[in-house]
Amino acid sequence: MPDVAISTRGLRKTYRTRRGRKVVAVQGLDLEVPTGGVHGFLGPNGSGKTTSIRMLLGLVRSDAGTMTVFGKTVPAQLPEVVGRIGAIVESPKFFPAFTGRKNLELLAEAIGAPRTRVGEVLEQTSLGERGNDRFRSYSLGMKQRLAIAATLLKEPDLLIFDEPTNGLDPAGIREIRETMRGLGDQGKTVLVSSHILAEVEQVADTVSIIGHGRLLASGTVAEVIGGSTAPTVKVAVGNHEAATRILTAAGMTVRADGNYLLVEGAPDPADVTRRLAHQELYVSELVPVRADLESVFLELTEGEGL
Ligand SMILES: Nc1ncnc2c1ncn2[C@@H]1O[C@H](COP(=O)(O)OP(=O)(O)OP(=O)(O)O)[C@@H](O)[C@H]1O
Repeated sequence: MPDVAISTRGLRKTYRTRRGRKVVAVQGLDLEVPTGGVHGFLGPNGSGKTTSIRMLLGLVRSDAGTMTVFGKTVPAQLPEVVGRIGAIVESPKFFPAFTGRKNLELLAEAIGAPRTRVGEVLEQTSLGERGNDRFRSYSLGMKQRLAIAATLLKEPDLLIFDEPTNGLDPAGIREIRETMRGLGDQGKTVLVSSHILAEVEQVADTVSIIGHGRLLASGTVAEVIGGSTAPTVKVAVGNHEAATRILTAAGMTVRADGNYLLVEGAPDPADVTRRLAHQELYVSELVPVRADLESVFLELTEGEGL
């Protein structure tokens, strides 16, 4: 199996609205999704995530660029790999009056998957206990997990989920997150798009951040966080004005944050305490601020007018 599950180079798509206006949805996207694990495909609303996914699935035609899935050129060789891809791009239709299990049994029959898969996929999505309840009694989170269970029927190697937690409450979001994590741990490749960074940060092994249809950053979560933001410490000290003057003179960047000062660019947090103590300003609290994807994302997209 190639170690790259998905690759795109210079992918472009321009839509034409009914009034003839051009909308560039994807403009030269280079995406690389490694095989195995969860890959977060992140970007603000309208940044081109759905369009890119739809092009990969052969649902929208690209204007330029190349795409491969498991080494096969898309869309030309898509039929050769489509059996290995499971995707939820919009909410699938289930029969409300039938149980989750019955719905999956009907689907399994339709796609020629063995009936024994139904019990397995219900377990995989933690729906085992509720499989015999009617679909209409399910919470939104359970409905979404049933949709995931449906994509698992044919045992795909690659799962593509477009904003799977949209509209879910925190418990529902956690359930989906755990399901995705479980699939990644089994060696499946999960591509999950989202505009909510915090949600993906906890589950993704690697991420790609896009803005205006172009790649802004990619790598492991740690690489993306570590590579972009300067270490920051949050400092509580009596005299903000004097402290700001001293630290700024030492080449650090200081911003007020309520009762605290946010100090960027200190070679070592101890340096902040030492410099201030030297001038008889004593720090009562000093906390390193952990960068997260959200702050990296804001930093990357700030200059993009997103
Ligand atoms: N069928 C279409 N016709 C015209 N413009 C479109 C069409 N589909 C998408 N667009 C535009 O293309 C751009 C990218 O949209 P896309 O849905 O791919 O982004 P997204 O990142 O998935 O956003 P969201 O998170 O809101 O779904 C947007 O400006 C959108 O308005």
